Amino acid sequence: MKYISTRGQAPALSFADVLLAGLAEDGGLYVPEQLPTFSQDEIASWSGLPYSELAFRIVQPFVAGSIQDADLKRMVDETYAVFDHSGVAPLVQLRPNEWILELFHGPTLAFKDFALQLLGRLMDHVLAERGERLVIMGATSGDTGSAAIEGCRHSKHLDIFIMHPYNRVSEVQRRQMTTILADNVFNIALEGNFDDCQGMVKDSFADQAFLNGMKLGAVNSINWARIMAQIVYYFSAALAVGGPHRPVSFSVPTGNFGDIFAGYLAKQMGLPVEQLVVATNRNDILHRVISGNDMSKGTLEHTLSPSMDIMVSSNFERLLFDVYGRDGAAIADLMQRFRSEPVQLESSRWEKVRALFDSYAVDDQTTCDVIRDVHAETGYLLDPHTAIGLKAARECWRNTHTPMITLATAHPVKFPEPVVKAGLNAPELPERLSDLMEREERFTVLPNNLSDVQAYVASHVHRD
Ligand SMILES: Cc1ncc(COP(=O)(O)O)c(C=O)c1O
Ligand SMILES: N[C@@H](CCOP(=O)(O)O)C(=O)O
Repeated sequence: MKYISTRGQAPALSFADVLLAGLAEDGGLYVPEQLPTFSQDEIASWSGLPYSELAFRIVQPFVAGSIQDADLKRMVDETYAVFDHSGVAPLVQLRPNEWILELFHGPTLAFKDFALQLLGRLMDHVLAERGERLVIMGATSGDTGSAAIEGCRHSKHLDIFIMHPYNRVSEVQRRQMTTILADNVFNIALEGNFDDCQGMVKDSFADQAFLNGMKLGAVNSINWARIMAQIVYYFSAALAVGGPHRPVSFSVPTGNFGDIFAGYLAKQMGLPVEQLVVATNRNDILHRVISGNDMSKGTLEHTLSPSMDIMVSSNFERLLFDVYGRDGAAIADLMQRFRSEPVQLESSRWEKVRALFDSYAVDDQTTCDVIRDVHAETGYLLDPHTAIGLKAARECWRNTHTPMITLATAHPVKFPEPVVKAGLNAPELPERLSDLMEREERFTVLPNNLSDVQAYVASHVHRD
């Protein structure tokens, strides 16, 4: 399997090289040259498999040629063994045909663990085989950071620098990152927003001279391996509600477009999916582009669903690459213009996007109302991101005979503020985090300035 860049100017790479490269050297994102596809019979034959078995079957074709099957199988098994629910990604029913897919049973209580527990193991394996070291720079609006740190903290082959927007993540999210005191873990609180953090990561890939010969890697969903691992739970959920013999629909709380892009890929790979609903908060660029072909950034606002406070949604580029017929030059031009001005998609391309996705944007008040109402009706407590997904599902669901599955992307304990605003008691921290509020924190506040960040990284990396 080879991978190509969405901007058409970088060399095609193997899986292992893409894993370590993160972003392509032309600024694009790597995608498989050709997607593996599965027949309905093959998908049906996976019904009842344990999650890690299913994951191996879906991930293996993407990795083949780079990592031996036996090593991959071991790493996949280890990954999903650390989840504290036997089903790994269980479904909960709220109403007839309406389901919540709980993706928060991993170590850091958010869906990011599904990919980052695997990514940490894969990177460590490839780096050890090659005898190389890597410097990771990551941007987080709160959840990727802790999942990435948790996935990478034990690696002897890398240092990880995570930037979060200062005072713009929840206290639980911040402490999950800043209380990990490992030697190779560095937390930066940036005086900016998530888009600033992510922009610095991308700019650092474009010019790595500040690392004096060391190589930069990524843990954000610009790294293909993140998306790959997230494809699996679309299959597991669909199989659990009668797929592939009946179609299913998904509603996905969306920020960087990685999670829903994995759902789109599951569909391309043969899973019968009727609707894919993009659910956003007030930072609604994705809703605006899907519903009205308005791809303009606007001002990034702080909301009660902070993990989705994102305007520059990296993975939308991967989708655009497909709808523009994999024309790298067209994507490079579009993304270049988008850096400085609002853009519109060519109308025939936009029609394709509209045919693939529904979308809906939800404000803070409605988020709290949904948390309150669902709790009153069912006793189930939603986190604010999931509440947005559920509201969008209910607004966009065209055929209620088709199961609608909303992805529960985080545990509500990470976001007490909207829960309390909804008039409910904040849930208690689970056992493994029960002393989180007493643990020592370590982080460095830096100005929103690329050279300060790069100087900090360069002076803290381990070079041997
Ligand atoms: C809790 C939560 N929900 C939803 C999202 C959005 O996912 P994506 O960025 O893959 O669209 C994120 C972060 O990105 C998140 O942390
Ligand atoms: N919501 C994310 C933002 C980063 O997204 P990623 O999927 O590209 O890592 C977060 O919690 O950090």
